[in-house]
This record gives sequence, C-alpha cells and structure tokens, in this order.
Amino acid sequence: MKYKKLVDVYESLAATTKRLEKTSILSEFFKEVDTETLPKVVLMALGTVFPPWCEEEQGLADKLLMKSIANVVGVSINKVEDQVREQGDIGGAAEELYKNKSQTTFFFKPLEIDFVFNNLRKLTKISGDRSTSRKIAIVLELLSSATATEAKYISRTIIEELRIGVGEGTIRDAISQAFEVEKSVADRAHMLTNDLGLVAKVAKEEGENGLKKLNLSPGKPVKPMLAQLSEGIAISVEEMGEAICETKYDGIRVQIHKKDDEINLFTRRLENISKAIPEMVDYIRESFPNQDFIAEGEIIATKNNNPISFQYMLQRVRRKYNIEKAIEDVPLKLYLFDLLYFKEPMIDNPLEIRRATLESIVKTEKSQINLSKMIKVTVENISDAQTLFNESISKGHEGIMIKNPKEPYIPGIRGKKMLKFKAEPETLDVVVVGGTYGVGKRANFIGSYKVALADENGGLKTLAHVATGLDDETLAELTNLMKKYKIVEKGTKINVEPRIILEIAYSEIVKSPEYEAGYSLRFPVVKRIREDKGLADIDTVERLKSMFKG
Ligand SMILES: Nc1ncnc2c1ncn2[C@@H]1O[C@H](COP(=O)(O)OP(=O)(O)OP(=O)(O)O)[C@@H](O)[C@H]1O
Repeated sequence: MKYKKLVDVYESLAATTKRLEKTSILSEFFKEVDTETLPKVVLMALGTVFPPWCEEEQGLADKLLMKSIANVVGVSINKVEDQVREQGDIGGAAEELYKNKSQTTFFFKPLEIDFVFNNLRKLTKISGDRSTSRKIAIVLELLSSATATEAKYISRTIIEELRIGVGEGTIRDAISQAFEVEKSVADRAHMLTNDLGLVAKVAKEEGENGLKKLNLSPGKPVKPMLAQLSEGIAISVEEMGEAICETKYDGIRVQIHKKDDEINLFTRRLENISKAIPEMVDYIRESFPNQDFIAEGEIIATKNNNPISFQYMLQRVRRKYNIEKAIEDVPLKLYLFDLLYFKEPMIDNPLEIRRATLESIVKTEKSQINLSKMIKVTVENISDAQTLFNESISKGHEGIMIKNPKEPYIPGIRGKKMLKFKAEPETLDVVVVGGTYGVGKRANFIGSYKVALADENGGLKTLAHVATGLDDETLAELTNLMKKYKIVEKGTKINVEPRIILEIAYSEIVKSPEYEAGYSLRFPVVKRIREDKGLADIDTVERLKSMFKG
C-alpha cells in the first residue's frame, strides 16, 4: 500500500478535533489495509514504529534531520531552522520547504508503507562506526522520494511527534469499530499485551474469540492497575468489609519480568530501566525461583537504610554512565506487593492468593529485597490500619494503600479496589506547555511555567502558571528541558512540546475564565518533575471538576 494513502489519513485526522470522527476515519482505513500491513499502520498512526515497551529509539538528533531536509531541498541549514521557528515544528517546516523545492529527483518512485516502516525501524538498529552517516543515508533515501506532505509526516515520525491528535484510546475504539469486536474485549487485550498492532491483527483475523485468548506473557509489560484516593481509612475499610493495608512507599513502581534467563524491570510508562539499576536485577535473580514470573513492587532510594526523596530514585534511573558509583552512593530497596504471573497468568486470582504466592516464593534475606509491610484489617481492628499509617509516616513513607483482598488484578484501571491514603494533600499531575524567562539574576532561567490538563478529546487545556517550589538546580534542569522541547520562543515567552510532567500542590481550586480548563489553582507549587509519568498519565479536566465539587 502506498504511503500516500496513510498520509491522506493523517491529514484528515489532523483536520478534525472530534474524537468520534477520528475513530471513524481510522476504522474505515483499518478495514482497507491488508493483514500484514495492519500492525504497521496501527503503530504509525501512533507516531512510532515500535510497541511502547521496546527499548529501541530512533536516535536521530533534530539537527541531523534538519540537515537532511536542507540537503534534499537544496537550502542552507539556517533556512531550515528559520522555517522551523516560523512553522513551530520540523515537519511543518519540511512541508513548506518542499513546496518551493528547487532540486528535482530523477528517479521518483512513490513510497510504500512497508518501505517507510522498515527504513524507520532500521534507523534504530544502527550503531557504532559511521552510524550518523548511515542514519542520514536512510533518511535521505526516504526524504528524496517524498512529496511535501509525506516529508512532513516522515519528519514527524522520526521525532515521534505526529500532531494528529490520536492516542491509544482512539486507536482501540477504531479497531473495535472496524472489526466489530466489543470495546471492553479490545481494551483488555491491549492492557495485557500493550501492543495495539497485535490487537488489530488478531481482531481482524480471529475476532473477539482470538482477542480473548491473548494473555499477559513475561517480557511484555502490562499496564499497571492504579489506585483511587481513599476518603478516610475507616470509611474505606468499612466499605470493603475486609482489607489488605500496606505501607505506601514513595519511589518508582516497577514491573519485574523474568523470561527464561532474562530479567527486565519496567516503569509505569513501560520503560525498561534494567540497565540503570543492574544491582537490583542481580538481587532479584538471587531472591526468586528460577521460573518465569511477573511481579510488582516499589523501588525506593535510601541513605543509612532510611528512605530519601523520590528525586534520588529518578536520578538513579536516568543515569547512563558511572553506574557503579551511583550504586554505592544511592542504595536502593525493593518492596514487592503483587504477583501477576508465576508459571501461568495469575491476574484473575484474588489479591490474597497472589500475595500468599508471592510470599511463598520470594526470599527476603537480602536487605534490598522486601515484601511491602502488610496487615489484614476488618471493621473490628480498624485502629490497626491507623497505627500502620502512623508508623509508615514516621518511617518517612507516604501513607498506606487499602486493597480489596478478593479482587483480581485489572490492568490499566484506576478503580475502587485499590485505594491510597496519604499524609499530604492530593496533588495534580500536569504537563508544561509554555513558560516565561525570569528577570534580574534569573533572566537565564524560565521562572514561570504554563501548565495544562488533558481534556476528553485527547487535547490539552491550560490551567495555571506555576512559579514557586523550584530550587536553583531544578530551575536549571527544567530550563534545559524547555529548550530541548522548544517549539517557538518570542521575547521572554517560550512554547514547548507537551513532554514535561510536573506534580503540583495548591491551596485551592478556583473557577477562572482566564484558563482554558475554566478553573485554576491558588498558590500552585511544583512538588517535583514526574519523569516516571507520560502525557497519558496526566490529570484530566474532568477529575479537576469532580475535585472542585468535592
Ligand atoms: N504497597 C504498595 N502497593 C501498591 N502501590 C504502591 C505501594 N507502595 C507504593 N505504591 C505506589 O503507589 C502508587 C499508587 O498510587 P497511584 O496508582 O495513584 O499512582 P500515582 O498516580 O503515581 O500516585 P501517587 O502520585 O500518589 O504515587 C503505585 O503506582 C505505586 O507506585
């Protein structure tokens, strides 16, 4: 199938903001595509060529992409940079420049989807000697056969920023519409495999029955089950009748996968972080039986055996060099709390069975490998849960989790079966969309950050400007990130791609016509940068509204 066909679909998707329309456009297209190409176009509609948990990265710097565009259209790199500033992104710039292209290609052959897909995949595989020039050669091969609109989308796929307003939810709905399978069945298959390409292929070939047979398998991360806020320990325990209460640790959630000899650790964004914390991989290997499994836990950073700020954990995960030193400087501890697979899928078992199996297989002799502190509570001994909460806080942890022991593990769901009760007031996770440089001593730093929430159409709505809670180090780090994701800069204002997630505390939610969300925050303060979260994890306007009413 010609790449032009996919590009026409991208254009129609970009032309509407309505989710239902987007779903129909995609669904019609999916019906037309042959089975072999279908998984590819599904990934490409998400702006990528790999499922999210694959470690591969395109690894082509923006500058090199701009250089390639300059080369193909026959202009200087400065001209490309000017156009990027004007258009707001490299893709848009490529399209404009192509329209006025002076050079013509002699052997113009229309691009095929398979060819574009395979070449983009090849980009990630290149390393070592002359890797840059080999990568450029691939990009040039693609760009020199492209039309203006194709060049726009090839560039955007390379930088993984398609700008067609399509997320996983829309793709899932389109698959269910195209192949007439229940949304909930497509949903579950997606949560279990995290591979929408596969879900589409199975839906097309085998329908609902095929999808129902898909299950989790070690090596492929599952979307984690998330928690809702508890309104109070007593109320929650009374509602559940019987509860498992655990210390809530403040670190990074990890999903641990052992498949044959390989152990991999994934974050909640499904990023593989095994290489950054190799000592944990070793401890886990020594503490679990030699069987395939999937377990979940929280890893925290410690000093003298006590928990320290979540930021240290993030630093450990980010670290690419000098890892040996980091292992010494920031020791880690794992607190295990769930078992999703052991010899076979376990998620449909009640929590109490999963927990009991976990306890029976893990050796906790090593101080780094622990089970989360857990007690069973009923209405008769609610005060024990309060005591666990007090104890957890005094030891420097975040609060407690209150879980229903009879419930299965439901991937990707934020339900009432798992609740969290924290000492600190609830915060919001928001994405930065812009900022303003400071004055005087802080003129080189972006001092104020414009942040947004997600709306129901997969778009963003601005909510507030936040300028407090930032020490000099964080300010410098954020400023660098803002420059990295810059779209346009004018005077002291900068607009950025929505990549940086912040956790914000505030004193009150107020109505405000000034911001697109219709609400704003009084005294917003940055608590921390949430590198463990992505755009899909930010809070929604809907949640804000219900918090306002609450
Ligand atoms: N014993 C535990 N059981 C389950 N989750 C735990 C436990 N201790 C710490 N956690 C962490 O708490 C999180 C549950 O809160 P939630 O699902 O709302 O995630 P979140 O949005 O990151 O919330 P928060 O910002 O409050 O951590 C889990 O994702 C996990 O990282």
